[in-house]
Amino acid sequence: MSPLRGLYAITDSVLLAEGRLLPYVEAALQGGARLVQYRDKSGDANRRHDEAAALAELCRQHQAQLIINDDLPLARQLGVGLHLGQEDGSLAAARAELGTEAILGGTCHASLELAEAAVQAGVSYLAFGRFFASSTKPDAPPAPLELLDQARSRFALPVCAIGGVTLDNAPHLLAHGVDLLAVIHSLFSAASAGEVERRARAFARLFTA
Ligand SMILES: Cc1ncc(COP(=O)(O)OP(=O)(O)O)c(N)n1
Ligand SMILES: Cc1nc(C(=O)O)sc1CCOP(=O)(O)O
Ligand SMILES: [Mg+2]
Repeated sequence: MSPLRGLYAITDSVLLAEGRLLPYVEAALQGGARLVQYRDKSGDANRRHDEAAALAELCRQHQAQLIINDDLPLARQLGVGLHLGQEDGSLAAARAELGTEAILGGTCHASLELAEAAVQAGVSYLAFGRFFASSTKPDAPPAPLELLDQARSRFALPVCAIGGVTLDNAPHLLAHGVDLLAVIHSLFSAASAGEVERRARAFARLFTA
């Protein structure tokens, strides 16, 4: 399977506090997550480095890809991928620094114009959202499902959907041709690592149905 197709697990420092980061991410990988994004909004550079390095090793063991949110220097230092939003710096500059092989993702909200600019900057995938109500990011601007059809007909790159994705609504996104399902709460709000693995397996199965 292409590395840019499947479940894209995104970490959350609240849901994955108190020692849950590594066991829960490992469970997501065991369940079949293909990409992991390290999303940590703290300014603790040492802890961020150590956590990201540990996640990079876990992803390597599972032949999955690690993506760092917001932080080009950290992605470069670890030799892993990067996701940037509209406020996070230049995608083109990131592509130039990371080289042609690195996975680079860009947030496009509900805008085909932002997607066009991201394509021109050299991204590896286009992220649209939010498609459903999100407890993680309730104020993210909404995006309609039809946008996915327009994006797929206009761009050749993999399309990622984010925002309130659950096992119940994911089939609607897949019906509109989504390649990557980016999930935080529906995956990592679980009460145990075993439950994370079960949820990840259920998401991953949607791509083989
Ligand atoms: C896969 C994916 N898509 C969108 C986002 C959101 O990025 P951004 O708009 O920069 O918001 P933050 O995540 O930084 O709060 C993402 N992180 N990942
Ligand atoms: C980080 C993020 N970005 C979004 C966007 O629309 O760009 S929605 C979102 C939160 C995704 O978390 P959950 O799966 O818990 O809704
Ligand atoms: Mg960001």
